[in-house]
Amino acid sequence: MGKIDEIRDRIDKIDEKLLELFNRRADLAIKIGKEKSKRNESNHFHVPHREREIFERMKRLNTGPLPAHSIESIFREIFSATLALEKPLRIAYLGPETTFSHQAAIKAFGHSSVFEPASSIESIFSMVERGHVDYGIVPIENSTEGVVNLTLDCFVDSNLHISDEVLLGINLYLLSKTGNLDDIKEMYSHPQPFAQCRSWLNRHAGGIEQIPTSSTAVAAEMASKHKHAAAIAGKLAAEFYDLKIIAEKIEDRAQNTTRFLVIGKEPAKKAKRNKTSVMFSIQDEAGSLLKILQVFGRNEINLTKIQSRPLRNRSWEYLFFVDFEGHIDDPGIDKVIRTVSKRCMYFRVLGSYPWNG
Ligand SMILES: C=C(O[C@@H]1C=C(C(=O)O)C=C[C@H]1O)C(=O)O
Repeated sequence: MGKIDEIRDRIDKIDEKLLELFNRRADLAIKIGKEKSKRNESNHFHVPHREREIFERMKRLNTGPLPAHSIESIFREIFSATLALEKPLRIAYLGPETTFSHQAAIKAFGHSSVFEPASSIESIFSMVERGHVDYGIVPIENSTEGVVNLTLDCFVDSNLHISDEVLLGINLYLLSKTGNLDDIKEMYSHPQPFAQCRSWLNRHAGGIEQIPTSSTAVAAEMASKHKHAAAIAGKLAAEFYDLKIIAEKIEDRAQNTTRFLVIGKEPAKKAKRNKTSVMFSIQDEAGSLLKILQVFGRNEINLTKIQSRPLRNRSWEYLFFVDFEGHIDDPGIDKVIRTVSKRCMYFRVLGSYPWNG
């Protein structure tokens, strides 16, 4: 037997053990599920903080060579498959299939979940509110293009909690049926990806008409139907729509990342490092925002983001969205929130959730 065959034989033996262990683990999780239903806790079949504890313990114990992020994705798939034995988690995302939102949803919940494409960010919120799905995943900001205002606006009319965040590295591909730039007369994509590769497009495809679509998946579908059309989309779309790659990684910034939020009905329990998002409006008078920010500053709370949006019913008045380090169950944070909320006309905690950055 050659060296490779001998090593493959050893791998086969390990795989047999893994298979047995995966199933023994699943049996135990089923037992926990039965205990939960005896105690009428079936609505808590998914326990994100327990999953997080397992991730953190496994990463601590890990001696490599597998990196921490690979350990996390392997365990994510184990949790997803285990939950699906009882009832798969249902997740709404901005569809259709193969969008970056779809990829973020898979990253957050694993392949054994059921993914429900929604036609708009508003409908993701309403699908969660109506209990049609367990969670929704919504884009909130991109490192090149900034904030997704539509998502901020949806929080105004909703009581849902942010329970997690997901960071997804975005690589953009120019795709077409032939894979040849000379064939292309028009290009399709969502306005965000067009903006994320503006300089590349100016340099290499300046004369080609750019046509906006509601998603990168719709753009890929257009490109799959017409020889002279190209799409800017992700690799998943290339595979799904059987398109050839004209150019890869055409985003202007190498670290192009989109941050997504997980929204649900339950607040998240405290993790090792947490972030809190709040939304508030204040009196239209000199120094009122400064006074609020000083409360955070005096209490040494690190702000990670501040964003304003016009109030829809009053011109030139604003709603502020602030993210900061810490969890509302931390004693210091709780005190700051009470002080700040007294000084605001309107104040709401959107959620405290694990900091994944
Ligand atoms: C088994 C449980 O239920 C689910 C499955 C988990 C797992 O596979 O380890 C962890 C948390 C829950 O989402 C549990 O609550 O411990």
